[in-house]
Amino acid sequence: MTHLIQVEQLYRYYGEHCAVNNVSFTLEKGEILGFLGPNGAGKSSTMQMICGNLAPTSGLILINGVDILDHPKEAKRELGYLPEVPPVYRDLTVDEFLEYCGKLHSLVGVKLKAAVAQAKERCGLIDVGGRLIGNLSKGYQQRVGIAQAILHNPAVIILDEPTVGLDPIQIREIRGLIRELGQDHGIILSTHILPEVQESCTRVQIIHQGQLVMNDSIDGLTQRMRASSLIMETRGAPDLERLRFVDGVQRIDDLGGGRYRIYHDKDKNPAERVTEIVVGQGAGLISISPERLSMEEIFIDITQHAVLTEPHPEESDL
Ligand SMILES: Nc1ncnc2c1ncn2[C@@H]1O[C@H](COP(=O)(O)OP(=O)(O)OP(=O)(O)O)[C@@H](O)[C@H]1O
Repeated sequence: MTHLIQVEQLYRYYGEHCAVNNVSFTLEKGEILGFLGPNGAGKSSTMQMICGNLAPTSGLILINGVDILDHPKEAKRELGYLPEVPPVYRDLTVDEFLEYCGKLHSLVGVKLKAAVAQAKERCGLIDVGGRLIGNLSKGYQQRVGIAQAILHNPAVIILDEPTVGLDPIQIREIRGLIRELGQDHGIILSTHILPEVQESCTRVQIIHQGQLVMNDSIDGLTQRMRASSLIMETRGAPDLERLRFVDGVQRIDDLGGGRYRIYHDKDKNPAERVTEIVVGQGAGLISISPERLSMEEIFIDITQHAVLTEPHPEESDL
């Protein structure tokens, strides 16, 4: 099966510094891959190499089966790219700009008109075709940026921080648009915004110091967020000694003010039995709920505890 993107053993050095270190991954149709990483992790370098704007030191990049180094023109036909700052001309109208972009993709005549009309429709731009881009809100300018990226109907769309600087309503609209586009294309979404990944993506990949340190589905990520502890709140004082013997319970911490943290085995949630006992004791159970790690906590945990490997020794001389 041909992957929409296949990256294998990708390296990029800037002098002695290895910015992208042995990165391999694939992207399939219908996937929205969140590409996360702290500043300087190597996201932009990886994106630029995939888009054919930066030469790798070594490695393989296939876009829909086409090698971007051997056949850049063909491979770029399959790619749509929205950089962090949308590449829009403020002095042109939306129609003029999209027609100009279409011509850059060698679209002419009826095909050009149809492509512009379709991109405008998909991005909700039908009513603003005659307006100057410079007069549009930032959210609409972002839509124009996405429209230029999908104009030639590429298999893969790469979006770099697409919601930065937008207000909450615009953010919701752009995320909705991304999810919609994800049904027919493969999308890579580079972002610092962790909730964006949960809301818009089907898979998440974390890059840290040039290396991929996590590659998981959103379901897998949700599992990681499920910590193995419960928070219990009671009006009275429960008999903690008794609770410590419940199957699966590892430890109970008294947090004060009638709140307790109950640590348990990952595969044995003792909530039901603990509830029965506390209610039986008449200790005034107010609530008991699983504790969840935030995505920030997972991100910090993964990037702090990542086991990194030395870069390719023979490449470091380049
Ligand atoms: N042209 C360059 N010359 C030298 N070093 C560079 C160059 N471009 C990037 N770097 C370095 O390579 C590393 C990765 O940078 P890159 O821009 O790919 O990271 P990033 O994850 O996109 O970061 P950010 O989110 O801050 O844009 C950083 O240490 C950066 O300083």
